[in-house]
Amino acid sequence: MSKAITIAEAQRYDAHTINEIGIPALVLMERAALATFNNLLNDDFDLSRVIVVAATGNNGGDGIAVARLLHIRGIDVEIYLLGDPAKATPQTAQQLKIANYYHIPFTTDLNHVVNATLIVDAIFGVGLSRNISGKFADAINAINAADAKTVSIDVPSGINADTGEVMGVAVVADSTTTMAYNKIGLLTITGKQHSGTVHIADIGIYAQDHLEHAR
Ligand SMILES: NC(=O)C1=CN([C@@H]2O[C@H](COP(=O)(O)OP(=O)(O)OC[C@H]3O[C@@H](n4cnc5c(N)ncnc54)[C@H](O)[C@@H]3O)[C@@H](O)[C@H]2O)[C@@H](O)CC1
Ligand SMILES: [K+]
Repeated sequence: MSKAITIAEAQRYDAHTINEIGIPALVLMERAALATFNNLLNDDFDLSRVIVVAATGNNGGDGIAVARLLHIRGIDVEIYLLGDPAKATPQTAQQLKIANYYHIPFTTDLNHVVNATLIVDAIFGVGLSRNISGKFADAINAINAADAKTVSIDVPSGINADTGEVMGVAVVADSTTTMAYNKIGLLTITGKQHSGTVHIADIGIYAQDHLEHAR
């Protein structure tokens, strides 16, 4: 079985890749988005009406970048944005700016989530830190009520990536593209029930520096 990591390890490897090796965070985000985009195409989903449900952390940034990749291909995609864009991470603020440049439509209507043919879940990844309530919970309930297939980015939103525990409410995905390594919480019974088919995406983040290949 391939390696699975904790939230702390994911965060440490991310920080090492960005701060010590020097690969810019936006490059990692683009690779995460491209990997998810390729899985959307390869898994043969119905892309007639796609909705990306994104919050303003970096998981949301991955999703907004996926929306852009779909939009540029001529696919009908909308973004349902949760949270305050003024508080977005720098990378996600940049993705929002790019999405605006391309005039990617934003919607505030949860019916668009329910009526989509494919939902991309980019609400929370390894940064989920407390139980989910309010508008975030409403969006997750709408995702789970929809007939559409759902693809989660990194972690099904609401699943604790360390324990697999449902933090109040969690997305039940058909497929999850998780970055760098699987997460130990996704290997629990609840984690597996929520993540569906797991694709592990190599986005240039490694537990070791792989210098033996580079020299
Ligand atoms: N940092 C990196 O190097 C990379 C990160 N990536 C993506 O970024 C994700 C991690 O990003 P972040 O660390 O920004 O974290 P997330 O985007 O997972 O979420 C963190 C945000 O959600 C808020 N939050 C947490 N629990 C909440 C709750 N219950 N209700 C409402 N708000 C809540 C936090 O305050 C924070 O603003 C990964 O899962 C992955 O998808 C990828 O882009 C690859 C590179
Ligand atoms: K997610």
